[in-house]
Amino acid sequence: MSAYKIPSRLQVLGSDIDRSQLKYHDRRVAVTKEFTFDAAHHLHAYDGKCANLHGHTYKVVMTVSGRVNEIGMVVDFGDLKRLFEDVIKRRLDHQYLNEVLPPMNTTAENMIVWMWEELERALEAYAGDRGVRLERLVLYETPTSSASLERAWMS
Ligand SMILES: Nc1nc2c(c(=O)[nH]1)N=C([C@H](O)[C@H](O)COP(=O)(O)OP(=O)(O)OP(=O)(O)O)CN2
Ligand SMILES: [Zn+2]
Repeated sequence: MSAYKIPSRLQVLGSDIDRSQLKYHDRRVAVTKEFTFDAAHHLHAYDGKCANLHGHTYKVVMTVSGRVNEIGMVVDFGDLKRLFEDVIKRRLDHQYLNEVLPPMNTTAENMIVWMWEELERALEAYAGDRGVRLERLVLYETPTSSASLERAWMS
């Protein structure tokens, strides 16, 4: 009876594929990552409980599209995380939004437009030359309340 031989690590990982074979297609693909941050705010000109100071754990769902690079990625999820943390989270997390955002009523609708402009500028600098662009952004203020923006609607 022949002994079962464990495949070598090299065979298991398929490392015989060289870099030039990694590019599988040239399609535009969208990738999505979710983030959270915590912040306080209150609404102006609003007759209701949200006129009082209160806080949310905001959730942001960010979708970008682009053509894959030579290793099959539109953009590394880790890079998206660093970009979001640098452009948005660093400025808003555990902050009082009425003070740190440009003058605006801090509704989800207004905040998402500000976020879109900030993220789009940063993405353009990061990988605009590869056609990586923001496609869709959703901002959840509570688990049941959100605002969203899509490239197709922009004008
Ligand atoms: N169109 C908008 N309406 C409201 C906004 C907003 O940004 N855009 N914001 C608020 C308050 O800031 C707050 O977010 C309350 O929202 P609401 O969904 O009413 O929160 P609740 O916790 O009461 O939600 P339930 O899931 O219904 O309990 C108000 N409106
Ligand atoms: Zn609120």
